[in-house]
Amino acid sequence: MYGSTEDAERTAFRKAEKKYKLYYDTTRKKKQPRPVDLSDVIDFKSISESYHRNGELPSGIFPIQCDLHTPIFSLETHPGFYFIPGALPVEEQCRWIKESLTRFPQPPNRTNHNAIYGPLQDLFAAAKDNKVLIQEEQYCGTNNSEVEIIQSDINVPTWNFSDQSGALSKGGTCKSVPASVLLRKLRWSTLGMQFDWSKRSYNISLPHNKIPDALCLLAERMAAPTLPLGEVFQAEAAIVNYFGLGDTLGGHLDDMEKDWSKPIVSMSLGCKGIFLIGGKSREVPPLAMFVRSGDVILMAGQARECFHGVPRIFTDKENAEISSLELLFSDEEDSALLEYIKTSRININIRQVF
Ligand SMILES: O=C(O)CCC(=O)C(=O)O
Ligand SMILES: [Fe+2]
Repeated sequence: MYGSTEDAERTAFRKAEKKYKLYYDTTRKKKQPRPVDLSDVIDFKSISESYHRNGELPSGIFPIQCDLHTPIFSLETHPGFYFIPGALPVEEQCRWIKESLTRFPQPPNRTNHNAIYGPLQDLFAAAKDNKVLIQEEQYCGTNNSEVEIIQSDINVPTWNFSDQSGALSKGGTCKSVPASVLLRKLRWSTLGMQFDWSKRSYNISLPHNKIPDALCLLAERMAAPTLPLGEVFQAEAAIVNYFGLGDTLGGHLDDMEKDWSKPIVSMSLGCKGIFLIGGKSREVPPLAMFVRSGDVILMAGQARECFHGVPRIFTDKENAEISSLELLFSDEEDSALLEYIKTSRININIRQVF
């Protein structure tokens, strides 16, 4: 599934990833992103606008019948791949951004931080309140005898959020990390049935909550046009990916679910990014397309066997294209959400596992 080999470094997919990835121009004094040629990147927003104006579409792109308010486009080269530009109204985008930062990373849902710190409660609120994550007192010490306790203790250290002054008063030897740093380093959380990255499979024995009904219904509605009449998509698991500037998601396949006729429903939120959809091997040159806040991608059938990934996100004002989100998040109480999303992209991809 995820991961790369030395050979992968030389493939057509890898070349495309390198083409779009953020590199800095080191020849100039001021650190500046290396310019990238974006002329080959498919822009479904402008395709959709001209389709509405004059009914014309570039060759190889087809609309499919549906009763959603926006058209669904499919690609001749990638059966089972569907793109719904602007599928989510901005209010709904705000809702899922908020949930992705506040509710979705809450235990028993797991995040990339679990492996190091164990379950973390209220990470977003802690970052907003300038808290610091510190190791429980019994695991850090100021003299040698306490250090011995640490070394002989077989328990995993527990970490808790504390306010800055609390952290300082504990003396200098406690390990601590600002919550804001942990929020920036949040890369994924898993909802519903938990995906175990180390075993690359779903682990039904891990405790989990049901995916919120509103998200299940949304996924069901988005998936419906790609399913035979009467078949209903069952949202059983979801992965939330968080991207900051320079973060990428390497080429991979999502092949751990049983029924590939059911699509993966993948929604983009926040800053614009580039999504690559390749072929069944990394040797096939991928197509690149922009993914904006509110876009939904569906991958079913043969598209489930295609390598895909995200080599780039754009956080500069001109390219991020989040002005409508900025307007909606302009209230004082949403300022922390706005600060985060101004420089981030979130992707929620929802899966039927069985
Ligand atoms: O971020 C995206 O658009 C793609 C995410 C993805 O492919 C995955 O999580 O499997
Ligand atoms: Fe994926």
